[in-house]
Amino acid sequence: MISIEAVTKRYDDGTIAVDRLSLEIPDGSITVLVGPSGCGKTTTLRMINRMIEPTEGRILLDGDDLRQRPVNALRRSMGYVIQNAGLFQHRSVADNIATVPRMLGWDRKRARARAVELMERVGLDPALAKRYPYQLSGGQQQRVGVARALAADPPVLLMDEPFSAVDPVVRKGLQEELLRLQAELGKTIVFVTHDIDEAIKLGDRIAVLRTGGRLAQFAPPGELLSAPADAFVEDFLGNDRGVRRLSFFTCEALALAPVPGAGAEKAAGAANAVPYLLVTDGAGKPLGWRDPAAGDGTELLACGRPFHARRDSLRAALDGAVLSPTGWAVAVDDTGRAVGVASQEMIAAAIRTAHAAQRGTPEAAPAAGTDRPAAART
Ligand SMILES: Nc1ncnc2c1ncn2[C@@H]1O[C@H](COP(=O)(O)OP(=O)(O)OP(=O)(O)O)[C@@H](O)[C@H]1O
Repeated sequence: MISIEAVTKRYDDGTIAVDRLSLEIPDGSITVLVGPSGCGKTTTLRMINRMIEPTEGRILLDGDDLRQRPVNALRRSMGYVIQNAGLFQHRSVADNIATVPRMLGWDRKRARARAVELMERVGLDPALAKRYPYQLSGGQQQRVGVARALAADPPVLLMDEPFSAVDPVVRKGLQEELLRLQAELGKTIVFVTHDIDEAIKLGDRIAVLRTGGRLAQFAPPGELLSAPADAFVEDFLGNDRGVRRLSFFTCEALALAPVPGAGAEKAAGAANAVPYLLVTDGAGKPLGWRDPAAGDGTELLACGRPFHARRDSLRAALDGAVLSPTGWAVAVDDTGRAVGVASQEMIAAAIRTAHAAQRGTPEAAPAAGTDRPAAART
């Protein structure tokens, strides 16, 4: 647990970068600091590893004031990843990753083995071990930066805009890799970004800071989206707050209608009667919708992006339904086989149930909401 207690940082020129900030950062979770440029995110992060000392207040690590810990040992217990990776350009990838283990006195062979192990862990081909940073793409360099920070297995990882310098596709891959790594390693991660979508995707808890280093809100992402503390937070969250919040509702509570296959009869009068037929391939994967009234020879209607029946969010289900001209979404299993379908109305009902569950009202279905967006967010 990292406890930031009423910390203020006033630089020599009088600038107040952080103003009486208090935060509790729990172990084994990702805490994101987000806010506009100059709101004190980097200053806060650097006070945690004592690259910057607070002017007032104190920071505790597992109950001990950081000032009582020798600075070198403290920094070794905290991996640090920065934008553009900050790699040593004259050292190979393996030597970059092995930097801290070598400083700790590991022999060359053991440090190298650790470097190779970590390369695999962060999704880098160990064949790149002898390359120099300039021979890697931006995304690969960033992975080396993460591997280097993890090399001595520190319990804490401080990450300062680590994925800001790469294009959106690579960035999405790096974010997913970080979540996968975190599920395996369970580090205490403090992650700085100015991108609220990145914060919502990665954070177990998000601290929104405003200019002057004051805390505007500290909450899990679902709560931030459903109940922003004030107009500043609401503005910072941007548009589509309601739709984005659906990412936090799993579609487990969504009652699916059976797949209307060839020969299926429309159940007369049934509330969820499907007015289309779903055409699938030999493996049961959806190909498109057929309008029975239009006849066999007509082109299939698009079925949007199928959603996973158990893992995806209501946002993914809704996206599938609004993408199809039929207004129906297709649910699939792990193999991509269609296992059910849902209309916009059925999804709307599930959304109402999920909202009720969060409010704790009696009509609620259990466990409709989660703290983290359901798997494949759209
Ligand atoms: N050494 C310094 N001396 C004086 N002021 C500083 C110093 N370092 C940072 N500041 C100021 O402190 C404030 C907070 O800076 P900080 O870098 O922590 O913000 P940030 O939220 O990380 O910004 P960005 O998103 O642009 O990186 C800014 O107004 C900045 O200009």
